[in-house]
Amino acid sequence: MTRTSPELAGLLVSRKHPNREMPSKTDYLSSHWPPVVRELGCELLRQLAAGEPFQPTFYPAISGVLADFRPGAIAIVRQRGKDWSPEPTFNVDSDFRLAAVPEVVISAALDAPFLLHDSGWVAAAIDSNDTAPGLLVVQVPRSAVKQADALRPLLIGLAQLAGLLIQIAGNETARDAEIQRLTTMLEIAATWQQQRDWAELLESMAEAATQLLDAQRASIFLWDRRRSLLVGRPAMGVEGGQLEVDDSAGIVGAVLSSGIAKRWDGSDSESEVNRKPDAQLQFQTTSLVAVPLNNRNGKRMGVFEVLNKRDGRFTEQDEHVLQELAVHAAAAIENSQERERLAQNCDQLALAAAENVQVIGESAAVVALRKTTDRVAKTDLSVLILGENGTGKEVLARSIHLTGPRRREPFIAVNCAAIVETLLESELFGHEKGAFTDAHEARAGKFEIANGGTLFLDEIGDMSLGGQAKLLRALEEKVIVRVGGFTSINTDVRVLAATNQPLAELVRQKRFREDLYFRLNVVTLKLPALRERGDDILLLAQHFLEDFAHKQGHRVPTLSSAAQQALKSHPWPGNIRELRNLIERVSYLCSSDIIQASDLTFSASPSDQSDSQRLAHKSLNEATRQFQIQHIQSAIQRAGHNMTEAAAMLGVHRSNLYRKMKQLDLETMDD
Ligand SMILES: Nc1ncnc2c1ncn2[C@@H]1O[C@H](COP(=O)(O)OP(=O)(O)OP(=O)(O)O)[C@@H](O)[C@H]1O
Repeated sequence: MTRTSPELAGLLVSRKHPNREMPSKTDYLSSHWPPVVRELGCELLRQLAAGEPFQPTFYPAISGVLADFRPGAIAIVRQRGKDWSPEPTFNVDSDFRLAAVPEVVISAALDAPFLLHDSGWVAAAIDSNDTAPGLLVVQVPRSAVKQADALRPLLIGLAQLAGLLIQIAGNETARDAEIQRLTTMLEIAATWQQQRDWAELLESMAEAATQLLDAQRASIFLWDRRRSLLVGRPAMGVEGGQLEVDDSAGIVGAVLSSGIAKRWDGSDSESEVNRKPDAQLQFQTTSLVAVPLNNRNGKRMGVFEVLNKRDGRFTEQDEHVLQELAVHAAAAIENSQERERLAQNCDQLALAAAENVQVIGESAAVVALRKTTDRVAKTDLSVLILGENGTGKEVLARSIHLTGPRRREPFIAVNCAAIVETLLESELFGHEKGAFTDAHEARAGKFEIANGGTLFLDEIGDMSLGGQAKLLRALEEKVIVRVGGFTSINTDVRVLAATNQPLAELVRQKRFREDLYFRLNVVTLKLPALRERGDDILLLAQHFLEDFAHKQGHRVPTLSSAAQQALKSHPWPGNIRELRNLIERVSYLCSSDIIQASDLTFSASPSDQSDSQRLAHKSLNEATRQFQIQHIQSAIQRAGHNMTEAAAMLGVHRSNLYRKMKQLDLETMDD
């Protein structure tokens, strides 16, 4: 026998292994071929090298080689599962009918390199390194049966050539398929990384696996070590969409414990399979491939399983594809778990923070306010918070943010009164580098920073008309443009605004835009002044006492009843801020466990200097009442809580002072 022609060898080397020897198997096969087969091989391989498919010429060429034997039907048949069928990637000879081939030819030919049947059917085994066995089947007239010796090397050579061509073409297809597969895999993995919904993520993984492996179903089993269970999703037909199986049961359990991928089909032992899930899902598993899911530290997380190959059995290639998919799936699952953990942490922090910013109080006004706040917090409505200075408007805004759906996102407060008009636009919307003299760097504005969260616009009543127009545009269009920039930036912020000014009055005076007023004022929450909150003063005082004692590591002091009375009867022009400051001062300066009324030195509020200003919006009756309260309290304080002395200072009889105090709802104290 001659060795492979340099032409053929060169052809293969240049296509597959530019710097290596030709594969020895190919060399061996071709060296045994009859010259006519070798020539045909050269031609067909040249065709392949030129990128042309060899299949269309394969059958006519075989007919040519076997011309002396006057062949009838010619076919390549492959076994998939239990069944044989003509190889679909070749042009099937239209004369060929598989049913016409005697069964023994098919069943016996795989065990012998060549088989010639009396009926005239000849078969030779094809070795294409493929998992599906194949045969070259040819029908010759009965008269040709006697020429078996001549026919034998030709048919064996042609079958080997067919095997080689299938293998090379298969590799070609595999290479293209590999590129296609890798591209698909990367695309899929990229979408998984963005997937936020846990159930959707697992479903999309299962769908990708069924598509790539041409299978019916797929499940991702995650290991619940504590409960020794594998929790599988998706699980159609099961309540909650998830299936729980014993972590040591069946093939999935075996893959989990060994970390080794496994393929199974009906021809393997039935006892390996756990049929419980089938029963639960009303499904019949006929074949499966399962691979381990490991996290980035190599620790087992679960198993990725694909069921029922649509055509035949799962191949080694399928197993590799699933293994690769499992690497991406594990990374996406881990990221998603990480994200979920972070989100839970954020939620816990938000809850802890929300507890610290509760609107404390049991007065009717505050209870009603809390009720409305709870409802409003769950929505995305704009809220206008009204109330005097220091009544807790910002605290209320924070509590709305922290108990609402945006709690994981930022809460950004802007004090509109503190920003000069020229800088307001840049503060809210940001600026590009060089937009104005001091813009040395590009900077995001509060709208961008608060994106996804809440923007709290404090002192909104102090915003200039120009600023109001720009703010309104941003709120209406939900789009901003940085100062000096051209790009529109979408924004998604919930706006809470607050003011201590009578905003409706400002609208009437044309100092506040009506359209902005209605845009901000979808819901109004009004914080009552502290002096109107009765016993809330004591609750708040207690809250601050505990807070400061905790900070200093001291025991919480108690308020004497006289001190409580003094707190309740103070007019609180500075509201909660004033109360907090007072308690802070007392907490640090008073060393006793009981705080006496004499320990409470109310600071002179700036508003004290202008009572007429503070009372400007009150009716004459209310203004008189408040003046009397303040005047009496001040006298009592100056008299060191000696009521006789205080009455003398006020120029009234002691009993009249008591009567007056009752009339003013001031609690009376013992001398
Ligand atoms: N419910 C509360 N619990 C604890 N502290 C509170 C509460 N309400 C208000 N405070 C405290 O009172 C002070 C004033 O609160 P806040 O700043 O929310 O009021 P404001 O109405 O927004 O004031 P301004 O009008 O001056 O902006 C802060 O120190 C805040 O911590």
